[in-house]
Amino acid sequence: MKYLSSRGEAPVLSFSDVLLTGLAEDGGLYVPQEWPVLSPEAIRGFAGRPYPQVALEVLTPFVGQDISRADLKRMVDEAYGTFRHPAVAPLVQAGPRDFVLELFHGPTLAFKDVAMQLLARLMDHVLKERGQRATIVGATSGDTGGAAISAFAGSERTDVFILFPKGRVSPVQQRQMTTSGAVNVHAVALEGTFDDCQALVKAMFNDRRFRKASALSGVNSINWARIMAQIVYYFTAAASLGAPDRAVSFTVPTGNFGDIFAGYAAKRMGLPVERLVIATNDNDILERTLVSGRYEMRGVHATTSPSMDIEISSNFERLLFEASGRQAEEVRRLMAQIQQSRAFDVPAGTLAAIRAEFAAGRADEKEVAQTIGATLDASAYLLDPHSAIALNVARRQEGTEPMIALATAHPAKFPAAVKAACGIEPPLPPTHADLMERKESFDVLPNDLDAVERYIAERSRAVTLGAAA
Ligand SMILES: Cc1ncc(COP(=O)(O)O)c(C=O)c1O
Ligand SMILES: N[C@@H](CCOP(=O)(O)O)C(=O)O
Repeated sequence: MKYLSSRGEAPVLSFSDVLLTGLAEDGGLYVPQEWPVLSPEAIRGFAGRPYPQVALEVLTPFVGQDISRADLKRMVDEAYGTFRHPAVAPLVQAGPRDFVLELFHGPTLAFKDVAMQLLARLMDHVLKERGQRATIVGATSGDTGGAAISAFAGSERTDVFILFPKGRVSPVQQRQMTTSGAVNVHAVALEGTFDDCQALVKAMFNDRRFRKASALSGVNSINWARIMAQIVYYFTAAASLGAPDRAVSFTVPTGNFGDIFAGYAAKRMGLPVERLVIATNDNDILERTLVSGRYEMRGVHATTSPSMDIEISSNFERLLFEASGRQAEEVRRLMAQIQQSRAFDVPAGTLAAIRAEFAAGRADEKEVAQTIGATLDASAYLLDPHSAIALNVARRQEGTEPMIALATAHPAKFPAAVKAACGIEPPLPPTHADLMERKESFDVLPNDLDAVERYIAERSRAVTLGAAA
């Protein structure tokens, strides 16, 4: 399997190269050259099978010959062995038509673990084979950072630098990033928003000299392997409800568009998905785009679902590429426009293609709190604010097919918001018992590319030892 950039001006790469490359050299995002298609029999056979077995089948065509099946199987088994639930991603019925897909049973209590636990193993494997080291940079609105730190802590071949927006993540999220104690981990509170953090990460990748000198790699969903690993749970969930003989829909709480793009990928691979519903919080740029056809930034503001306080939705670029019929030139033009004028109009054909597959809805702060309270009253089930957005928007969709709302975080990650909504403060699981007592270690940096690059260059062992050491 080969991969090409959404902007069409970067080298075509194999899986292992895409894994280590992160952002394409032309600033674009890698997608598979063609979508592998799974047969109806294969999909039917996923029902009731252990999650790691399904993962192996879904991932193999993307990995191709780059990693042996035995090695991939070992890494998949290890990755999903870290989850607290034997099903990894269990499905819970929440109403006659509604289901909740619980994605928060991993080490850091958010869906990011599903991909990150595998990504860390894949990267270590490829780096070891090549005798290389890497400097990993990541931007987080709260969950990617903790998941990456948990997955990479202690890794001998990587140094990990995570930028989080100062004062805009929950205390649990912050402590998951700042208390690892691992020497290869550096948590940075940036004076800015998540969009600023992500812009700095992309700027570091676009700085060729710095990128080469530090052997830069990325763990955000700019990295194709993140999306790839997230495709699996769309298959397990749908197959358990009768796919491919029955179509299902998914509602996905959306920020950077990585998770829902994984659902789109599953559909391209043959999964019968009726509709993919984008659920947003008050930062509703994607919902507005679907309605008006105009992607227009208005400034991001803090909500009780901080992980979705995002306005520059990175993976929307992958969708523009696909929905335009892979017109890289169109994607380049739109991305240049957003840089210049903070807005672009989605061309008519591309918009029609998006609207044919996606719907969108928004839940405001009042609706999020109401959904948490009402769900607890009706079924003694505690939602986190992000998952509440998904369920709220899911319930407003028409249709008769099963609707699966993705529950992306454990309620204990956001205890203040959950308590304000329903009066119950969810306790952290025993794995996190001493989290709030652990000693924190992090640095505060200004929103300044030079300052961040200097900070990384001074600390990365890939820089001091040479990328191939
Ligand atoms: C808990 C939670 N829910 C939803 C999202 C949105 O997912 P995505 O950025 O893939 O759209 C995030 C952040 O990515 C998150 O951390
Ligand atoms: N919500 C995310 C934002 C980054 O998303 P990613 O999927 O691109 O890593 C977070 O929690 O950090």
